Amino acid sequence: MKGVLLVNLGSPDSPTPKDVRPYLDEFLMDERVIDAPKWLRNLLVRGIILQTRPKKSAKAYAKIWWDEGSPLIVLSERFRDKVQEGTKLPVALGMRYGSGSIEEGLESLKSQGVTEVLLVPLYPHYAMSSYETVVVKALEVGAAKFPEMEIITLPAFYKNPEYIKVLSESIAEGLKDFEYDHILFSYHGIPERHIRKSDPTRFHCKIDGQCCKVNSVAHNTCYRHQVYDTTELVKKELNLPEDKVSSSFQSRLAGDPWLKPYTDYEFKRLAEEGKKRLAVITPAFVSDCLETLEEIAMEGKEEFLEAGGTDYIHIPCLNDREDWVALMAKWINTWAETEALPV
Ligand SMILES: C=CC1=C(C)c2cc3[nH]c(cc4nc(cc5[nH]c(cc1n2)c(C)c5CCC(=O)O)C(CCC(=O)O)=C4C)c(C)c3C=C
Ligand SMILES: [Fe+2]
Ligand SMILES: [Fe+2]
Repeated sequence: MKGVLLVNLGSPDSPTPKDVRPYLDEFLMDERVIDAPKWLRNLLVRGIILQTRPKKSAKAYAKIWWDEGSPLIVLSERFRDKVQEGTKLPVALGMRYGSGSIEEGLESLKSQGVTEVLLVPLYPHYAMSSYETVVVKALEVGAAKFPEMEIITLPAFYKNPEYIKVLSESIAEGLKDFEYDHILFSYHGIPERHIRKSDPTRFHCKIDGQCCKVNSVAHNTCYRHQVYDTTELVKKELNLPEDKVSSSFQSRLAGDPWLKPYTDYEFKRLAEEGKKRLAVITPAFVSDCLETLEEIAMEGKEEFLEAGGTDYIHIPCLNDREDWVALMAKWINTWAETEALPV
């Protein structure tokens, strides 16, 4: 029998340093997130980052926390519940880090008689620190605890025409009452090194002006190429003026170079260039979360206005929008009936 496991990143149990610490420990000790040798990762994460970050992150989480819990978890649960209404297959939810794990999700599917699982990483783009770590973890847990289960993975859907339509519609709605000077597509950043590591050719991704535009097999796993593709496709779909759209990368951690341009520098640059009315969208995330609600909708707004901007909106992620739910249910039902997956 077939079933579905949706997987998102996960959140701490509460916005307190006591609960944020173990969550960040699990997250940052993932070798696909901080990809240093184990001894160095240990030193960096436990010896340096976790000395101060849990307190700082807990404060940020407290600003966006809802009565029902973490927005990312609550929105993922609402999405799961609505998708479940659109399909006869059992649909479970798992988190890569923290409570409500992938193992619990698979266990729940097993108890409903599922032996063939469609794994859906809730990320439109491929990155070793997001999509890939979900797949590796699910396959590891599957092999160790549920050997009778076959796991099939939904490909990254960053350029799927139906997804682009839904994303574009959400943006068009967000822009309805907002006359913008500029639209910034702000994607979660990753270290440049991760792009090179994920390049199977070992030479294509130079992270320059050209590599992401020249056809290559490397693009199947190139986050930079994929996010630029999403921006371009939305631009086309909505007929947005070329000079009023750009992409940038947010949420970097100190240390080595991350993908540029950096979102916070872009806020300043755009305001100083006279782009006074800014709309920001965050398509690396399907659910609103700390990185969109605090970093972009709150802090980003403050930074942009301080730099001289006058008006600023953050357009919400797809969350549990009806058209997004319907599209996911359609993908699931098509797979159930024909084995075909969206491309
Ligand atoms: C597109 C998805 C994501 C990628 C790629 C990604 C890479 C990445 N993230 C960190 C470090 C942190 N990210 C944090 C929060 C966070 N990250 C994502 C998604 C991606 N991360 C989400 C959805 C969230 C929000 C979670 C929530 O509960 O709302 C955090 C925690 C918060 C903080 O302390 O700032 C960290 C740390 C790295 C190092 C990385 C790639 C190497
Ligand atoms: Fe992150
Ligand atoms: Fe590239």
